[in-house]
Amino acid sequence: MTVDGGRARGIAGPGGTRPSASAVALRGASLAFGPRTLWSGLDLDIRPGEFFAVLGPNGSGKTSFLKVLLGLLKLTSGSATIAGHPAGAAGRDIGYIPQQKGFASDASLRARDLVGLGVDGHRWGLRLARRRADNEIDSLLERVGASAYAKVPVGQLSGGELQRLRVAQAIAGGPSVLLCDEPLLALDLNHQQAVSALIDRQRSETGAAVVFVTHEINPILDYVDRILYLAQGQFRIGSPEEVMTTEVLSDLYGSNVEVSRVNGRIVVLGLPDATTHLHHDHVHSALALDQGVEEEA
Ligand SMILES: Nc1ncnc2c1ncn2[C@@H]1O[C@H](COP(=O)(O)OP(=O)(O)OP(=O)(O)O)[C@@H](O)[C@H]1O
Repeated sequence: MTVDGGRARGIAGPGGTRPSASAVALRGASLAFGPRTLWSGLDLDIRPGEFFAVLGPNGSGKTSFLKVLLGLLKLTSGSATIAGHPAGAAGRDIGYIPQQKGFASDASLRARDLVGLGVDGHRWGLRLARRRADNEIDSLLERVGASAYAKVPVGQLSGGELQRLRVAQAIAGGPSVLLCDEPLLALDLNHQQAVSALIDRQRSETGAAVVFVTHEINPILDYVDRILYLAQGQFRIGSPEEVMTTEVLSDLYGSNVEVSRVNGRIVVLGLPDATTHLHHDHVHSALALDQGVEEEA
């Protein structure tokens, strides 16, 4: 079953009516490693300006899905296009935000140099004039609220500060698709919210599609249009209201899974033991919020 009731928000025009207008298009896509099929028969159009989450337990294929879009993994069958280009040939149409990782504390690269890696000489083919590149870096730093630490060595920055820089690097040049690989992992609640809001702002202001791989739907629940939920070699696609239900997840996992809402957050209970899945943490998160305790990342 494929539930497909998503809506594109915050951009002009109806969007999504012509296949050629898709930011990401998959047709009959299958991915298997040896006898193990991660998904098959996946037909999907992600519209410009859509916030699209990819969810699922460990090993369900979320990272592999991104790798397919990045052109780093070849589909077993079917096709994938990004902004009308075959996956792997989309170049600067793609911005990529990786998982939060720190730098060695003695790393001397400054914050603005890190952002500059996303600016210099890619989009225009030639290295930009120094002043033009500097202006671009300044405006990116301002956009992500990182101007105050522009000259600080990256080894001295917190995870949340670094992640703002990675957003700046990824949005340099105005990509039409932002691929985000668990960008909130290991961030505290405040930074999770700040980084999610930055990504969503880029989506709404530029019409970029966001493909956001995550274990945890709650930090981005307010932004998400549709979810691709991968589990047990199967998938479901639809809005959070359509996919995150007791019925749909029980069907997907083939066992009794219970989904409820606590304080506007989604709580999933009863996932099979074999699926290490941060949904278990929802209970603690929801309870912590109830008690006014700040959530651990
Ligand atoms: N190149 C490869 N060759 C063989 N198996 C692979 C390859 N890449 C991934 N796999 C397997 O495919 C499955 C899906 O991996 P993937 O990293 O996409 O999962 P994931 O959903 O991102 O997991 P996690 O949440 O743990 O990061 C895993 O079982 C993994 O071992």
